[in-house]
Amino acid sequence: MDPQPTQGKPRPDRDAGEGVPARGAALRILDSVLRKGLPLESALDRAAQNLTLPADRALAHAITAAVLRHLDDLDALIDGATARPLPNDAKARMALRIALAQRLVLGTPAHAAIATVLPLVDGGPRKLVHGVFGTLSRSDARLPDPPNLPAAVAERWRIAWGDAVVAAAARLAAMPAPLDLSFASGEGAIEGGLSLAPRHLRLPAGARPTELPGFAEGAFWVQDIAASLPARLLGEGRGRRVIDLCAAPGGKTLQLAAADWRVTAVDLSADRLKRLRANLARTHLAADVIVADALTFTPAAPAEAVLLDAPCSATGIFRRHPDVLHRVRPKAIAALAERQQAMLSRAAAATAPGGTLLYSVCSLEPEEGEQAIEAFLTRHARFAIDPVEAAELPEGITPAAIGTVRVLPGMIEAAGGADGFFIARLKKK
Ligand SMILES: C[S@@+](CC[C@H](N)C(=O)[O-])C[C@H]1O[C@@H](n2cnc3c(N)ncnc32)[C@H](O)[C@@H]1O
Repeated sequence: MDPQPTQGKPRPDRDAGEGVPARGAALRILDSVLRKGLPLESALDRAAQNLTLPADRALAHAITAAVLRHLDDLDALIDGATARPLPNDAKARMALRIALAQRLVLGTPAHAAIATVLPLVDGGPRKLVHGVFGTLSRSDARLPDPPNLPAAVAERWRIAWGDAVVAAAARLAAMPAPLDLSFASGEGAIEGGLSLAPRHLRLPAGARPTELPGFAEGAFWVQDIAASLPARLLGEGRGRRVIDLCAAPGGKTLQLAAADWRVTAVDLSADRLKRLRANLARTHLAADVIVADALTFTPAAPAEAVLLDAPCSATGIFRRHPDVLHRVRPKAIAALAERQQAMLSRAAAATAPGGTLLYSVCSLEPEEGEQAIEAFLTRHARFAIDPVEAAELPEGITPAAIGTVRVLPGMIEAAGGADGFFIARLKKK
């Protein structure tokens, strides 16, 4: 390939107009995530308002996710091919990240990868972008497999969990996530599915839920195996009351309703509760739905069980949401941990004597997990850990010595891995 523009030859970027909007959206999304700290999904929703074709939205998402999964390695290639380092937020660096991620991760032909990106730097450093891309293409540059996690994240997780978990996280970061389904009842029988727990089925990455048998009838919903554990650990409801304090979009509400709990589903976001209501309607399950702030919500009466699936850094779901690897900083983790303590106190007050408080976060940060529960227990003498038994968990996920559950990268890896999670089941005296 020779990406150098030559007089008289067709200008590839002029011929590639149809691919440009998706790349333009990718540039805006990356800027929103990396510079403004916006979650990928929100940035995508905003950027996609200017995209008319659903295929462009999917492509913008695929490109930005590829860039975010390989960001440090892409930057190392770019830095190795430029005389002076480009500023982190320079448009030229962003354009090169997009072109290289397409070429080296998504397999886009070099011609299309560069042609669709050059218009993004029109009136700017076109020559530089073109030159660096050409140099890297000619030298047959490649990305390491597995990718390197951002140095700060790798160091944080190495201190918390050790080298083997960091290595497993890097492998997971590049691995397409399988599709996990939770069923309202019985076992789903879908060809190619693997059941890791009752009412669970795992399908290979790329399976489309809406095209699977049973979707229209509401037989199942999409939920990572790790995310399905908190509700499982409350067992069968037998008509008892549970308050699901941060409930939307409702994966755990659906599980609890299906397990015969009388569920009060609370969430601050009316918009997200619309999705919860739609999920209840599709699956023919029932719950009382309340828009309220978990920091001030007081139920009419305490409940036998309270599930607090607290808002958190979400660093455990990095393979589906690679933006968390770049936006979540220690300061934000500390602020979230403080809010989690306040929410835990409200959840404690909403739990009836003899009842269970189930706390969970999809975070890989001990501050939001082990340390949060330790701090809570020192302040709430009426609560104690109700230890989870190994038999309550899927094979390959084992409880910690004190009876909490920590799902780490590397667990059930042969079966496709799981999101990072922390769960504590607490009993109130
Ligand atoms: C981790 S998500 C919950 C996922 C949900 N449990 C499920 O299984 O589908 C956290 C939720 O907390 C909600 N949230 C954030 N702050 C809140 C607050 N102060 N009070 C109630 N809900 C809040 C968010 O709107 C979000 O829906």
